[in-house]
Amino acid sequence: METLIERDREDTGRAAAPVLSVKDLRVHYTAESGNVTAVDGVSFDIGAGEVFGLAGESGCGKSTIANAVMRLLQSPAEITGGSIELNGRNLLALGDEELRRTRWRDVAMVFQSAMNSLNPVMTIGDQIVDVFTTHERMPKKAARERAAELLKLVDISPDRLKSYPHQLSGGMRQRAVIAIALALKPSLLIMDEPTTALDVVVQQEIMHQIKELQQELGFSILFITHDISLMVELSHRMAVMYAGRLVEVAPSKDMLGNPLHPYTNALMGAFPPLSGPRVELTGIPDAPPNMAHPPTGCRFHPRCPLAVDACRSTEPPLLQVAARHDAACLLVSEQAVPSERSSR
Ligand SMILES: Nc1ncnc2c1ncn2[C@@H]1O[C@H](COP(=O)(O)OP(=O)(O)OP(=O)(O)O)[C@@H](O)[C@H]1O
Repeated sequence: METLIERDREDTGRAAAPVLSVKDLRVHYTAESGNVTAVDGVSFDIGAGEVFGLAGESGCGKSTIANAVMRLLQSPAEITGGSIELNGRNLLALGDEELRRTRWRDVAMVFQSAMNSLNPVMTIGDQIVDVFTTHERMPKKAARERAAELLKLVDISPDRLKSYPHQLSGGMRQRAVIAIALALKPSLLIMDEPTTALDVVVQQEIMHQIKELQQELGFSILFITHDISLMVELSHRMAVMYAGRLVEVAPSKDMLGNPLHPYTNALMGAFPPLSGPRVELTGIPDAPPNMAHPPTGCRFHPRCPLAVDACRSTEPPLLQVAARHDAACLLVSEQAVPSERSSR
């Protein structure tokens, strides 16, 4: 797996026009327990054929970003600022009909529990055929042929077209969902904890297969997980998120070899590497903040072993600190030059 990923890490993610461009995104939830700005000024780009990872502990805002890109957010969530462009089109300005056409065709999403989203009373084949007949008005016979090809793509025998979801294993169901997401050849696939519900071996098989499909078909991926080891292994570039903000953005191998933000360091220490010798894991002390009342200054300062007085009062901006490497930490920003947005 390593060779495959190392090879293509070097030469992707550098296309001139980004597939996805998120700028200064702000998302607010109104709740009785307190209003929350769950995503607070987040900016990043994803290039053509690039796998971009978004990592961070539970509740930091990863799924909110994914749902904002899919335009799936509903009350009490509200996008209060920023822009989201997909292939140069402003997604936030699309009407219902344009949105319906954009989903699946331009951007598709695989959720954490997606394998349970299959319709239990329809065969897998009928569910895939439905996508082609509804979105492409394809005749049924041609749609069945395409459905068989798609299943083969994710290593499921076309015989399974006649199977109902309960007749497939969890891993097969998740692969079928991935096949459906790729049916209309979207330029961006969003995967939000796509394999969390599966055992570790199946998780790795599926992620490896997605990586191969991505290389073969050339789509971009926004890959969300709290598992930083898996992310480093699979993404070209990644962002680490804490309490609604990006704290570090870099090529994944740089993030692994030279993490600059103390939170990234802590996250790295909390997950076992997928390969190599066993290492002792260190947890991150305490819990992320209550987002209704985030700490002043750097939001990570109450948990940061390196915090100094200034961290309690000064909010560190995301600055470029090395080539294609941004961090939001006062301790590293002395060497920094201002960054327009996340590095590319
Ligand atoms: N329906 C809601 N109502 C109020 N607040 C919400 C709601 N959904 C999310 N939030 C707030 O938004 C923050 C970000 O949630 P989000 O689900 O995006 O985080 P996440 O990083 O994806 O977490 P997880 O890994 O657990 O899915 C949460 O901390 C919570 O405060």
